Amino acid sequence: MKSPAVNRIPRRGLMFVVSSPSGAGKTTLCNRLLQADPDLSLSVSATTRKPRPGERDGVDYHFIDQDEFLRMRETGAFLESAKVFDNYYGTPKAQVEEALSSGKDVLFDIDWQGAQQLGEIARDDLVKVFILPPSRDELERRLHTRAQDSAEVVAARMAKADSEISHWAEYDYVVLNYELDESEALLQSILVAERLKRTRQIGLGAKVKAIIEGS
Ligand SMILES: Nc1ncnc2c1ncn2[C@@H]1O[C@H](COP(=O)(O)OP(=O)(O)OP(=O)(O)O)[C@@H](O)[C@H]1O
Ligand SMILES: Nc1nc2c(ncn2[C@@H]2O[C@H](COP(=O)(O)O)[C@@H](O)[C@H]2O)c(=O)[nH]1
Repeated sequence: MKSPAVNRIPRRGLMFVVSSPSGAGKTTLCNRLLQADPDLSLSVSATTRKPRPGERDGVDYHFIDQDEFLRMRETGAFLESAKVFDNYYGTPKAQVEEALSSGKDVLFDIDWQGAQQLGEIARDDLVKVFILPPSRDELERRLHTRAQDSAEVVAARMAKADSEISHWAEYDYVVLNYELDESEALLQSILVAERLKRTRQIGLGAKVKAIIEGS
């Protein structure tokens, strides 16, 4: 689904955060948004988790060991970082700064801890969306049908689902992910509306002046 063009006026880049309990569908939805929208760039996280079948280093994640992760954290290389399900995850600063300064919006697939940390440093540019599954049973079904984690890992993620869901009210928007096309369209609507916010369109004053002056 191609996203509509809204970039006629220069504007500040958005930091678009998508969080959910594990298995609700945020990675699938983020990939759809990225495919449809050339103005959106993914923040590729670093993690100490082992790659799942098919995951590519540098594309899905930067897969690093714990020593390297802790060294990067120590030297301030992360915008935010957190321990999630016994693994470390972090957002490398450099790529986000580069994407924002080249006029892209940046998409973050991160948990509530990361969303809170980004909120402390980038409130005005941050848009936070929480994805909910239609039900707990459906969440479990999705984790099983993804078929990429052991039964123990799925059970551990389900055991954390309620506490992750409890953060839903910290988000600007909540999308119930019943059906992928519908959820993708809802996320695109949020992106379009946020991009059109007057306060983000830094070139608007000059455009209005040009319209008034007839130039
Ligand atoms: N609306 C939907 N209807 C049916 N299946 C879905 C839907 N959304 C996602 N799925 C499926 O659910 C599974 C989990 O999705 P996904 O990996 O995107 O979840 P996630 O929220 O990113 O999980 P994690 O936090 O563990 O990375 C995948 O197999 C995906 O294809
Ligand atoms: N705080 C952060 N959370 C992150 C980051 N990258 C991913 N995540 C979240 O971790 C869980 C598990 O992801 P999985 O790929 O192992 O299933 C999920 O909620 C992700 O959103 C990050 O850089 N920081």
